[in-house]
Amino acid sequence: MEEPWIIETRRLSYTFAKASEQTLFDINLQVPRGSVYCFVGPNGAGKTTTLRLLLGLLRSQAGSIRIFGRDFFADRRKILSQIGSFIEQPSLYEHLTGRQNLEVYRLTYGRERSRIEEVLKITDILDAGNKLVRAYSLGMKQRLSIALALLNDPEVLILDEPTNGLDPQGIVDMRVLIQELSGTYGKTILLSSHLLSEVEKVATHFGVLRGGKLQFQGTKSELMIRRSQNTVLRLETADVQKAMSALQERFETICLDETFVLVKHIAREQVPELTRHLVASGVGIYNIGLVHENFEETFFHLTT
Ligand SMILES: Nc1ncnc2c1ncn2[C@@H]1O[C@H](COP(=O)(O)OP(=O)(O)OP(=O)(O)O)[C@@H](O)[C@H]1O
Repeated sequence: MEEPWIIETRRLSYTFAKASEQTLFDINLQVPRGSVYCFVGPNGAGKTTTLRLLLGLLRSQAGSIRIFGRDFFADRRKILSQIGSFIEQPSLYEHLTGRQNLEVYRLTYGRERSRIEEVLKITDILDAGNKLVRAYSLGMKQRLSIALALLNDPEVLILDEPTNGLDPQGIVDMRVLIQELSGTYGKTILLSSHLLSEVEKVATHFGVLRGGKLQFQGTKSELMIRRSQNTVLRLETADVQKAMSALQERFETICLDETFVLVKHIAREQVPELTRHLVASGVGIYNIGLVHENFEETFFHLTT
C-alpha cells in the first residue's frame, strides 16, 4: 500500500556543533502526496535546518526521514534525484543567461534540450531566457531557480522562503506559479515562510514551527477550526497603557501596538461588563468588537 506521506520524519532532532542549544526537537513532519505544505515559523525557528536535513545538506543526528516511502539514508541518491529544491540564496551564474544557466544543469541531469524551453515556459521567463542573469530582478531569479529545480521533472519541490524579498506583485506572481506547479503539474510542494499571510492562500497543509518544535500540523481547515475556537476582542483605544492596566487583572490581554489591544478567551456575555469596566476606568474607546482571529493571529498564538 502506498504510504500517505511523501515526506515523513520521526523524532528528527538536530544540534549544531558549536551551538549552545539544540536547534530541532523531535520533529514529526508528515507531508501528504500532492499537498502544498507550508512550513511556517518566525526567523530562527529551524525551518531551513529541517529542509537542509531533508535534502541531505546536513548530516542527520537523530530521528528518521522517509521520502517516497523509502528510508532516506538507505536510498539517498535515488530519492534526491526526484526532488527539486532551492534553499537559501539561489546559486545562479550571474554572467550567464537564464538559458545558459539551465544548460549547465541540463547536462548534469542528462535531460533533453527541449526541457529547457519547457521549464522556462512553466516559470514564465521564456522571454528573458537570453538575458544575462545579472540583469534579472529578484523575482525573475527566483523563477529561474525554480526552473532549475524543475529541470529533472521531480515529483517533489522543496522551496526555502520563495517569497522572501519579493515586492507585493512578485509575491502574487510566486503564489500563482506555486498553485500552477501543484494544480497543473501535480508537484508536491514543501515550502517555508516566516509570514503566514504570504502563504495561507496557496497552502493545503501547515506545519508551524517555533523554537525548533512543531507546534501545529494539519490541514488548512484544521487551522481554521483552531481559529474559530479563538475568538478575541479587539479594542481600539486612545490609551493602551490605561486599557491594559484596567483589563490585565481579569483578562488575558495582548498589546498589539500603540492603539490596539487584544483580549483573549472572552465570551460574548462578558463584553458588556468589560465595556462598563473600561468606561469606569476612564479609558477612551474608539472601537470595540469580537473578531475571529485571522491566520496571522492564530499563528501568533501558536508561536507565543
Ligand atoms: N551553521 C550554524 N551554526 C550554528 N547555529 C546555526 C547554524 N545555522 C543556523 N543556526 C541556528 O539554528 C537556528 C535555526 O536556524 P534556521 O536557519 O534553521 O531558522 P529558520 O527558521 O530557517 O529562520 P530564518 O527564516 O531566519 O532562516 C537559529 O538559532 C540559527 O541561529
